[in-house]
Amino acid sequence: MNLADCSSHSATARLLHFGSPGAIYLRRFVGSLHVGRCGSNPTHVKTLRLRSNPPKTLTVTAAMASEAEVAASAKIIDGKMVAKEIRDEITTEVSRMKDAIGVVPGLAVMLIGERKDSATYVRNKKKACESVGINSFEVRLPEDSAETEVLKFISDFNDDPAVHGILVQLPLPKHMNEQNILNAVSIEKDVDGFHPLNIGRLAMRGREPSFVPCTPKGCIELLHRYGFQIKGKKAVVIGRSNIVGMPAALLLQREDATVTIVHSRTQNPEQIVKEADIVISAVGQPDMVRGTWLKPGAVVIDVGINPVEVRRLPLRLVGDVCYEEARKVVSAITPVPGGVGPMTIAMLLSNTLSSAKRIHNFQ
Ligand SMILES: Nc1nc(=O)c2c([nH]1)NC[C@@H]1CN(c3ccc(C(=O)N[C@@H](CCC(=O)O)C(=O)O)cc3)C=[N+]21
Repeated sequence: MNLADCSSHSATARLLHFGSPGAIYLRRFVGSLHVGRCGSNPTHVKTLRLRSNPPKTLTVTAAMASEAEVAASAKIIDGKMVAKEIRDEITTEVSRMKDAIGVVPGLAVMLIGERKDSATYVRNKKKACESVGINSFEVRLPEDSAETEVLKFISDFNDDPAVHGILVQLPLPKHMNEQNILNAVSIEKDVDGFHPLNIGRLAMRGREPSFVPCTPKGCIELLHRYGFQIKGKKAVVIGRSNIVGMPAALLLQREDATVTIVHSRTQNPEQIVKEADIVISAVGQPDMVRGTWLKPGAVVIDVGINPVEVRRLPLRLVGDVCYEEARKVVSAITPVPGGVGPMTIAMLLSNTLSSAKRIHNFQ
């Protein structure tokens, strides 16, 4: 076991807006809070103060840590493996469809600007399409393109019968209006599920969205495939973004969980998270959720993919949840990387296949 795993990246560079031990005053001694950094050896406690109101008194001692250490370790929810299974299923379906009606599903991906991470994601999506036999069409436009140019491509893809799914990689350059662009994608080809009509339907009982956003759908798929019950459980979603937190909460509610959303203005987030049987975290703050926030036996889906610097080594990816602490408390947890990320891409392929099936009325 490597206790130092989460501990060595620069926590101070990433102060949190939650009342977590990441949001700390390192300047002076206040009160009696003794919390080590995520995954750090608890015998080397640091004296820190939470920024939440009122200040907490919370002590992590060496004794507690050693108790935790003897506890069983959580099951690892292997998103990479499940995503591979799903890709295999999609491969079979794509070839069945091709053999039966001669149609190959097609995904159009638009990348505007030169962001390195976006370029990597788009490349991975293209590779994933190839791996299952889905056609991919890629458009790359320079950062300073006009919004009308993007809209023209979207309109052409909307009309193109070889294209069954359209994805505009986010974030867009600042001068573009995301709302105009997402609204322009045909509701029947909105494989990202970001069109307001799809989100609206997701929120309504008795309505069915054409597509569900890929990342939240991947989270629920993991819970299903591992056989975790959602119905009747207390679920907490941390984060309220349009693309993950909010739709994840709506999906959990549709699955009959009792859902609470915790966000940057929530008071006592740790207390609320501690009640949850299921936690989905999507905030983008490295190691924000500590072991002490989690209910023993909870199931944790960590959507965060946060690059952190460790002793000036190349960037490493960590989640929103301090994995080393959490795995001693919870019953199951997704790793980062290898958890939700690969599922997001698998769900994109699944949405593209469903779209082609629906358009061609193929069961
Ligand atoms: N219109 C749009 N749709 C998106 O779905 C969308 C987007 N814009 N913008 C950016 C985010 C981010 N995203 C990820 C997908 C896969 C991984 C993934 O596969 N990650 C791997 C490895 C990551 C690595 O090693 O770099 C993992 O977690 O194991 C991560 C992030 C989709 N996004």
